[in-house]
Amino acid sequence: MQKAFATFLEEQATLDLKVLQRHWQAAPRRHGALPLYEDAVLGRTGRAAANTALVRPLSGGRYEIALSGATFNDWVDIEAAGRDISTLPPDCAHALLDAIEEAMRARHPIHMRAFSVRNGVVKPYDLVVFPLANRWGGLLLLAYVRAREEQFGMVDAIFASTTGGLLALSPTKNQDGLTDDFRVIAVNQGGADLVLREIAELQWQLLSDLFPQLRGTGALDKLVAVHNSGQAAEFDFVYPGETGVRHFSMRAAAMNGLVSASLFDITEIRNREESFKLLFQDSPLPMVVYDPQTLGMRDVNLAAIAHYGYDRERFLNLMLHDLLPEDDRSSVRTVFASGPLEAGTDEVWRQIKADGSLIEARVFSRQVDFHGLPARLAVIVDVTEQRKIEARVSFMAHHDALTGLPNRVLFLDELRRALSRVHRQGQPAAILCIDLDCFKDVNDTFGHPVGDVLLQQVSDRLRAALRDNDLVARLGGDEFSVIQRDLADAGEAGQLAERLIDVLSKPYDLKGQQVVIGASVGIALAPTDGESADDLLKNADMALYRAKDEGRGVFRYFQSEMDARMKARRQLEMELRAALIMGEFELYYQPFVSTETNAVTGFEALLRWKHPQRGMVSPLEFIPLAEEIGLITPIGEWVLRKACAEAATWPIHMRVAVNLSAVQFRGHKLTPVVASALASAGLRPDRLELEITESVLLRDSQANITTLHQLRELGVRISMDDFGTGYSSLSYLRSFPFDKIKIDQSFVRDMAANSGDAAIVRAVTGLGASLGISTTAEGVETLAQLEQLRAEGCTEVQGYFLGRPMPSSDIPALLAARTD
Ligand SMILES: Nc1nc2c(ncn2[C@@H]2O[C@H](COP(=O)(O)O[C@H]3[C@@H](O)[C@H](n4cnc5c(=O)[nH]c(N)nc54)O[C@@H]3COP(=O)(O)O)[C@@H](O)[C@H]2O)c(=O)[nH]1
Repeated sequence: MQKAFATFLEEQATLDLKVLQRHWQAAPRRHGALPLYEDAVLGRTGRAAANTALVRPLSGGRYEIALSGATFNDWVDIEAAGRDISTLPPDCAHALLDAIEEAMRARHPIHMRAFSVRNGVVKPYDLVVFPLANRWGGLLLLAYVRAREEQFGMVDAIFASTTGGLLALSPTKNQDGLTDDFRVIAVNQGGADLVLREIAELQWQLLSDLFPQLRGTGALDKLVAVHNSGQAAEFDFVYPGETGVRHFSMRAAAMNGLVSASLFDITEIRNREESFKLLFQDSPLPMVVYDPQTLGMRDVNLAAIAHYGYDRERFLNLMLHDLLPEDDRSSVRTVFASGPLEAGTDEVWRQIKADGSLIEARVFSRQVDFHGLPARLAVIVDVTEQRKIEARVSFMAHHDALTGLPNRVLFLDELRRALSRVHRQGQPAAILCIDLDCFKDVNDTFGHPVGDVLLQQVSDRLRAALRDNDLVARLGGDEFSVIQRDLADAGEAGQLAERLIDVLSKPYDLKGQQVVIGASVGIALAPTDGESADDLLKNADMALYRAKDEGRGVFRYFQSEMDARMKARRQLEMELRAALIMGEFELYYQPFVSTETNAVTGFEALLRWKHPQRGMVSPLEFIPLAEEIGLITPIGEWVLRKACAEAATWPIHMRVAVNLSAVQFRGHKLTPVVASALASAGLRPDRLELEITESVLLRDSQANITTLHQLRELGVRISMDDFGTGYSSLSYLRSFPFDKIKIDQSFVRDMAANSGDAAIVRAVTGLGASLGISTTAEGVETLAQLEQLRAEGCTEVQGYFLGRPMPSSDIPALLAARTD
C-alpha cells in the first residue's frame, strides 16, 4: 500500500516537471533569446511551486534565492528566500551552483542528480535548472528539486562496502557475573568473508562457539578488557584455523555497552615479513637495512656481522657511512641517501671492517618497508678477491711475467699516448729498440734459467738508467724498447742509447758465472719518423737492424733509406718462399780431387736460385735470409734429397757433400730426414758427406753434437767446413771426431805470399794426418797452389782450378775428360 502511494507521488512529481518543461519550451522567444520568466513560469508552476526556487544572479559570480517553495526549503534545510546560495548547506550549494552555471552556459534546462546528507542519511535528489530571461534585461533561473525515493544511511554504506570485517559485539557474562564472551550482534559481508562463513551463520552466535580456539589467542581477553575499561585497543593475533594459520589485526572500541570491532587479515603481510626475515637473517650475503634519511642502521644480518666483525649492538649504532674510509664518506653519503642504486651498481666502494682492514664491495640497494617505515635494504657483495684477481689478470695481460716490465700491448698503448702528447705539445719523443748482443750464446751455453736471470738483470739496469718520465718494455726474447718523452733535441736520444749500451755492456754475475754481453740500439723519433705507434716501432726496429748489421754494440737513428732496404728484403723474402714452390732452385756441383791420384773423389752440392727476373742469385744473398725466416729447413731438405738422388747416378765410389745450416739442427728432425733422403735415393750412407760450420757447435752445442753422433751412426761422413776461420776451431775437433777438415779458401788464396797462411795450412794438414782425418783445401785457383798443397800433405783439393760449380748435366763430360 505504502509502495503504491510512493509510486503515485513519484508519478505526480514527474508530471509536474514535464509541465514546467513544456512551458519553458512553448514560451515565445525573441530573436532566439531565452523565454521570459513571465511567459514560461509566472503563474504556471502550479503544484510544482513548492519544489522551486527563483534564483537571481548578483555581481561577482554570486547568486541569490529570490523566492523558494516549502519542498525546496526542506531540501536546503533552511528558509532559503533572500539568501546568497553560498550560505546554503554546502551539499546543496555546490549542486545548485554547478547546475546554474551549466544551464547558463548551455542556455538550456539542466537536469542533475544531487545529494543531501543529514544525520548520516544520504538522500538523492533530482535537480533541474531552467535558464530564463528577465523582462528588465538580465537572467533569472528557476531551480526545481524533487526527492527521489531511495535513501540510505552512511554507516550502512560503509558497513556494506568495506572489505575489512566490522562487528558489533554484545558482552555476555559467566556464572560469576563477569564478562567473558561476546555475542555477534551485527557483522558485515567483509567480516563474514574473512572467517569464511555466511552472515546468517555468525549473527547472534557467541564468539567462543564460533571460534573455539579464539580464547587461546588472547583476543577474547583483550576484547573483554576493552569492554571493561572503555579504552579502545588495537592488537594482532594468530588464529590456527582449519585452512591454516592466519594472522589478524583487530581494532576494538566500547560503545554504549557494545564493543565495535574492525578486523583485518594480515596473514600475507606477516608471511611477507617472515620470508623477508628469513631471507635477510639467513642469507649468506651480508645485508643491512638502513634509514635513507639518517643513514642509521636499522638491522643487520648474521652474515654482515661475521663479515664486518662488529658485534650486533655496535653495528646497529653505526651509520652506513661509518663502513667507509674517511675520504669516501662525503660523496658516498649523498649517493646512498638519494638511493640511486635501485637495480644495483657497477660501482665498487671501498669499505673498512672492524679490524681496520680495507675491502672493496659492490652494494645493491632497494627501497623496503621496514616495520611500517620506509628503509633501504643494502646487499653487500665483497669483490676484494675478485678485484685482486682482475688486477692481477690485467697486470699479466700488460706485463712480462719474467721481468715485470710492460709488455708489447702496454708499450704500444703508452706509445700511442706519448704520440698524441707529442702532437698536442710539439715536444718530440724517441723510441729506442734495444737488442742484446750474444744473448743467444749465453742461453745456449749456460741454459735458459741463466738466460732468464740475465734478462732480469738487464731489465733492472734499464729501469735504473731511465728517468721516471720514460718507459721501458720487454717486447719479447731479448728485445727491449724505451719511450723517451719530452726531448729537448734528437741528440738526447743518442745520448741515452750510448748510456744504455754502456750500462748493458758491463759484466753480469749470473749465478756465479761472469758474463759480458753487449747491446745494439735503433732509434726512431716522433713525430718525424712515423705517424703511428706501429710505424715508429717498425722504424726503430729497422734502425736496430742496421745497428746489428754494422757491428753491434752501436746505435743508429732511423733513416728513410732503411725503409727501402727493408722493403727490398721483404720482397726477397716473399720471392724466396715462392721459389721453393715454383721449383726455382737448382743444385750445382763442384768436384773435389784426390791430391794423390788426381781423380775426382766426389762433388760438393751448391745451391743456386734461378730467379725468373734476376737470373742466378748467389746463395750468399739468400741463405742468411732463409736461415733467419726458417725457410732453410725445407730448402735444406730439398737439397739433401736432390743431392742424394743425383749422387746415386754417379760412379759408385764418388761421394756427394751437402752443406748444412745450424738452423737445420733445430727440432730433432735432421737425422730422420737424412735417413729418408738416403733411403729414397738408394745411396750408401758413406757416400754422403755433411759439411757443417762452427755455428753448429756454437748454438745448442750439446744437442747438436748428439745429432752429429746420430748421423754418424747412420754411416754418414761429417766434415768441418771453413776450418780456421772460427774462434776456437781446434777445440771443435775435440768435441766431435770429424771425418774431414776443409781448410778455408782464405788461407789457400794467400798461401804463397803469406808465410803465416802457409804455416796454418801445414799445421792443419799435419793435425789431420795425426788424427787420421782427411783434409780438403778449398778455393784452389792455380797450379802452384795445388802443388804447394800436395807438398804440404793435403788429401784433397777443390777450387776453380779443378772445376767450377756446374750443373749435374755437365758431370759426365767432366768425369770423361778427367779419365782421358
Ligand atoms: N746451408 C747451405 N749453404 C750452402 C748451400 N749451397 C751453398 N751454400 C753456401 O753458400 C755460400 C756461397 O756458396 P757459393 O756461392 O756456391 O760459393 C761456393 C763456391 O762457389 C766457392 N768456391 C769454390 N771454389 C772457389 C774458388 O776457387 N774461388 C772462389 N772465389 N770461390 C770458390 O766457395 C763456396 C763454397 O764454400 P764452402 O761451402 O765453404 O765449401 C757458401 O758458404 C756455401 O757453403 C746449401 O745447399 N746449403
